[in-house]
Amino acid sequence: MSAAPPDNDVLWARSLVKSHHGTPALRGVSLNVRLGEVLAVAGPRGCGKSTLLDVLSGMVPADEGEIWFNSSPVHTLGRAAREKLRRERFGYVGPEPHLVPELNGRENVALPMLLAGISRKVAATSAAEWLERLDVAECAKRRPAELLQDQRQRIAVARALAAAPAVVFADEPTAPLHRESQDQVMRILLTASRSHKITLILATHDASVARYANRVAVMADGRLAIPVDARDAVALSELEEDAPTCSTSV
Ligand SMILES: Nc1ncnc2c1ncn2[C@@H]1O[C@H](COP(=O)(O)OP(=O)(O)OP(=O)(O)O)[C@@H](O)[C@H]1O
Repeated sequence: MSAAPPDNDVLWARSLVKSHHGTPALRGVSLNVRLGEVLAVAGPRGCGKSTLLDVLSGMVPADEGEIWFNSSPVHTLGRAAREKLRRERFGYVGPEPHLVPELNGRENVALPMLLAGISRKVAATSAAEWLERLDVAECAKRRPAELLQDQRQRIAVARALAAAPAVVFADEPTAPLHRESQDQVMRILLTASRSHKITLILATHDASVARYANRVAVMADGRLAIPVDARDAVALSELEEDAPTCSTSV
């Protein structure tokens, strides 16, 4: 086993390998994520972005490799310990909101806080504040079926941020939103990341979303296509070449 990672890396992964039913999705990915940064994991569809986020967040175990969170090993944890870690330290928002249909907007946002042991009153107050920040305060008492997809996704973003996680994993978080709404939700995610010192790991195939990040990890076929470095023209032009249809406007 290698030495523990440097202290200023919130996540540190080495040589991650993962296959889905024999199909390789990660073929040896090593990367570090710094405390408080916004890291984009970018690349074309099917290159392994979602799998990398799922493995880094402990949602699925890697077949091989190491993951360290705040200098503690994640790769040695069993399922229950990984679930506890995800519940208490990580937030997740995916391309679909996946809200609990029986709960209203505020209850959906409060749920991770209640599961983390926060009192009902504090969770309800915090949920209401995050719904307001996401511009969907009017959805607090309405169930998902009564809402637009845009409103549901904003609630999912509020749910990921409200429990004050150390890291938010956001997999194509703006996919169901229209363009103006995408920009607004990305700005809210970035503001929350800065003001609450939340590290944000963002999977996207869209160069215009990757441009919001401090650094970009461009993937191709289960590997990092080029070394992860400061957000630069090289990383983004690689992405734009791979995904010629995506917008480059910021
Ligand atoms: N549950 C699964 N079962 C079988 N194969 C899978 C599964 N999930 C992903 N794969 C395959 O693993 C590879 C990587 O998929 P992954 O979803 O991680 O890529 P991605 O870059 O996130 O793509 P997308 O943007 O389309 O979600 C692809 O070949 C995909 O078909």
